[in-house]
Amino acid sequence: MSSRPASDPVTTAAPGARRWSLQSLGIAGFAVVMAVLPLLPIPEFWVTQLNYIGLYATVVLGLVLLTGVGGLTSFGQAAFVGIGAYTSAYLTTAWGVSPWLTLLVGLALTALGALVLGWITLRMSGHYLPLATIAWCLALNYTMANMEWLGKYDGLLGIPSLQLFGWDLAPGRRLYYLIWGVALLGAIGVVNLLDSRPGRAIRALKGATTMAEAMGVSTYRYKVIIFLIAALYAGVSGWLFAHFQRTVNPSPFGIKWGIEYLFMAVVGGVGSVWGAFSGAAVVKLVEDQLQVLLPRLIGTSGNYEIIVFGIVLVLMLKYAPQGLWPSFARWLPREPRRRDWADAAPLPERPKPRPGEPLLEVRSVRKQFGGLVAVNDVSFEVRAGEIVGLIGPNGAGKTTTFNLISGVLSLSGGEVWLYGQRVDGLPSREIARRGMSRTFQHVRMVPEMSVLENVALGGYLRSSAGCARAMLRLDRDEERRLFKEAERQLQRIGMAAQMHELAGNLPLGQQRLMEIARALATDPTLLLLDEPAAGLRHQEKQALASVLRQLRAEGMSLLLVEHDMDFVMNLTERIVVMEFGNKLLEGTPAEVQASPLVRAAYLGTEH
Ligand SMILES: Nc1ncnc2c1ncn2[C@@H]1O[C@H](COP(=O)(O)OP(=O)(O)OP(=O)(O)O)[C@@H](O)[C@H]1O
Repeated sequence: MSSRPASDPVTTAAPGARRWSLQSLGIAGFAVVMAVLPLLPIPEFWVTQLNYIGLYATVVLGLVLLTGVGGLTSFGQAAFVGIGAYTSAYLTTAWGVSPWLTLLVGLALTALGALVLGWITLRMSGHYLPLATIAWCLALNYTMANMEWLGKYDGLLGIPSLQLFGWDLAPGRRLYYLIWGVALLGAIGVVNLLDSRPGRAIRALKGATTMAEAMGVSTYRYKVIIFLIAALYAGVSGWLFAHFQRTVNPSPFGIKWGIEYLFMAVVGGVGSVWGAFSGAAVVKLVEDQLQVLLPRLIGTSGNYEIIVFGIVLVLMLKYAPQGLWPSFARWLPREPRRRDWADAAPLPERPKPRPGEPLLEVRSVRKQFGGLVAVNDVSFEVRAGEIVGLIGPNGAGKTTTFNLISGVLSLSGGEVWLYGQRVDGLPSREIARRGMSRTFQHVRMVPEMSVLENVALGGYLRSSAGCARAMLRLDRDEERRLFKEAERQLQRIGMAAQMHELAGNLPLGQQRLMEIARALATDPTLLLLDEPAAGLRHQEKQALASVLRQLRAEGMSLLLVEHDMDFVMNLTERIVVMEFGNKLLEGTPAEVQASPLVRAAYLGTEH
């Protein structure tokens, strides 16, 4: 029941042969246990505890998505809980509005707050977001505590209980079902989301944004989306909190609680959905015990549990940074992904240019890094159905030229045209949309995703499922099409047997091949390969060369940077040679081999 599909073993069971996956069984089992608990004669105190755990877990689920998976740290989730709680508290007590309507209003206000905050801060990198969320949490808390109409520090009293189908949910044992229903649905939503087209894009946010952008993903958009989802989870929790406690005051929505939610996420396992529940449970239960024990031991009253939590946090970050749940989940059986895509329809393909048509025109491109001219007015073109090599000694500017062409770097001068359209100045995702795909000199991937999932990310622009569809599991047809395409491309480069391996566990040569399969899954007209043969054995290089020839025969064009001269000479029609950022020569492999200029450049002698 590991939340993030850490690896992706694939069984070849016939479609429909096994309806219940281990994960679904785990969720169903958990739901049954939670449903039965309040029916047992457990004391009211424990029902209350469980209600708090469900409320906290809902907030922490948002943090799992935002911080654990997306890599964006927020100390301000308590403020979003506060918006949900205060909106309902105020509107129900002052205006008599139905709590079900106030839920919608609260979520709308939460979304507005998240969008404004996210829009301002998510483009910034580094510590701006955590700092902004701290500022936001403090500011909102201060506002709540100083507004006359919100009851200042005393807050608002007399919040009505929730009514559902004529049932009064005032008793804790009844509201329990709503709280835990929301928490479980929230967990299922996150599990579904992570195992989907948008989920793979979200999983790339933490360490592979350049790659994700090159696959057509707007990483900024996904950052805003997960920030929004996390805020909405917090907002719902706040709404339930208000109608559970029947009173609100500013203290549970301050920065202390913002930190505590993050603490729960770290303790449970910040990248793991089920860690949200274990983290919330452990922190809540231990905190209660410490609040009783510590003042007795020390002899004076005070919030000493915070000191213990601080120490535990430091120890955990040092010795068990993955948190409780992942340490436990290691012992659970690994769930195989069912290979149910055999009969899926193929993904749409883009029309291919006719052989010989001009495809890529690089006109006097230039890149300066401060005083260093890494690429100096270089021009060349690639025609449809051609393989062109870009070679040169180390530091000649080949990778920089690739980055300029594919939009990863901005140009200092010159123009890049792709199939009659000027593309310089466009972000790499827009260039990918126009039919250019690439691999990277240093492999860029999501190591904790399977090979199959990494390659399926290449099909991002050929599919459309968004977060809502993914969370509701309405994207399965499209997912099957994506996996079918991913498997096809892996078969093509001879890696079908490794599709269920974790990408991070592959040797470097195979990771490079996986990148080629991912680039092919974008259905490119022009493929840019940066040192594709590096790390491959002789036979693997020969197999790769025959795949690339096959691609050319299918009408694809290739531009490749490669240091293996045999590989380049036997594969390419034309070669562009660079040295010190300049274009030294352009010609057929025979011309390049015969050139004394090229020999001198490689030997480092004067010419
Ligand atoms: N982001 C950067 N900032 C500053 N200088 C850079 C940057 N990227 C590359 N350079 C410099 O630009 C020059 C060209 O580098 P580039 O990586 O494009 O060469 P290359 O031909 O791909 O070399 P190699 O074959 O070793 O990969 C080098 O001198 C490099 O140090």
